[in-house]
Amino acid sequence: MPSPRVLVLRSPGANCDEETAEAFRLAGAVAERVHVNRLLENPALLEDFQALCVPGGFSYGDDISAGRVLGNQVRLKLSDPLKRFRDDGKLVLGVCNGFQVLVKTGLLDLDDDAGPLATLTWNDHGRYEARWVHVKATPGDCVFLKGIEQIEMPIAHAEGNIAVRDAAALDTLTSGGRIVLRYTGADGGEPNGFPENPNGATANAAGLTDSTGRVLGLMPHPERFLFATQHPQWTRKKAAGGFDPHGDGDGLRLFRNAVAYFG
Ligand SMILES: NC(=O)CC[C@H](N)C(=O)O
Repeated sequence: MPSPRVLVLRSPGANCDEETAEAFRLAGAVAERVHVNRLLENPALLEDFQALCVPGGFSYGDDISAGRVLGNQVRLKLSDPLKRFRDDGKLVLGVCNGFQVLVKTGLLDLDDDAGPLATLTWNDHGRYEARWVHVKATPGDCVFLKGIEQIEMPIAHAEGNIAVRDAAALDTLTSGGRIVLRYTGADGGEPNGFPENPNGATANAAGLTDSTGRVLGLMPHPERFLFATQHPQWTRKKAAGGFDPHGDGDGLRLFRNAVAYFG
C-alpha cells in the first residue's frame, strides 16, 4: 500500500503546520502543506489526498472569533468537496485552531434542528492557557484514537472551552459516543476543576468526533509530543529508570493510527 497523502492546510496565522506535517511524515505519510488560497482556486486538489489536517495557530488572527474566518471560507466555498472527501472514507483532523475551524464548517455534524449542539468558546477564566493536561480517550469508532486510553498532551488556547448547548444536546453527544476525549486528573479520575480541566469545558470534553469516526477535532496538540523528550518530566522519568529518551512521544500514536487506517 503506498503511503497516504495528507494535505496540511496553511492559512494566514497558522503556526503549527510545519510540525503537524512532520508528525504525519514520522508516522509514514506523505504530507504537503497547501495554502487555503490554492485550495479555494482549485478544490479538485483534494482528490490527490487521503487525509486533510487543519493545524493549530491563529488563522486570520482569531478575528471575530478563533477559527471563524477560515471556517467560513471552508463552509461557504469548500463544503461540498469536503463532504465528498469525508464520505469517500477519507480522514479529517483539526487540532486546536483547526478544531475551532472544523466546528464552524459543519464537518463535525454538530447541528440538530435547534442549532449547534456545541461550540468552542472562551476559557472560563478568560485568559490564554498553556499547560500539559491528562486526557482519557473513549475511541469508539474514532480512527485516530484507536487503542488509546490515557494520554498526556499540551494545550495552548484562549477559546478552547467546549460548551454544550443544553442537557438534551449533551445527551445526544454522549449517547452517540461523540465526546471521545476528556480531561482527567493525573490519576485518570474525574478532574478537580481548574487546571485539570483547563478551560471549563462541559463534561470535561477535550475532543469530538463526527458520526463516522473519520473526523476528529481536539484541543490538545498531539504534534507537540512526537518525541519522549518533549514531555516536561522526561529527565525525572529518566532518572527514575525504564525510560527511553530516544522513544516516541504518545502524540505520535494519533498520526500512526491515521496512517494505519489506510494500510
Ligand atoms: N494553539 C492554537 O491553535 C490556538 C488556538 C486559538 N488561537 C486560541 O487561542 O484559542
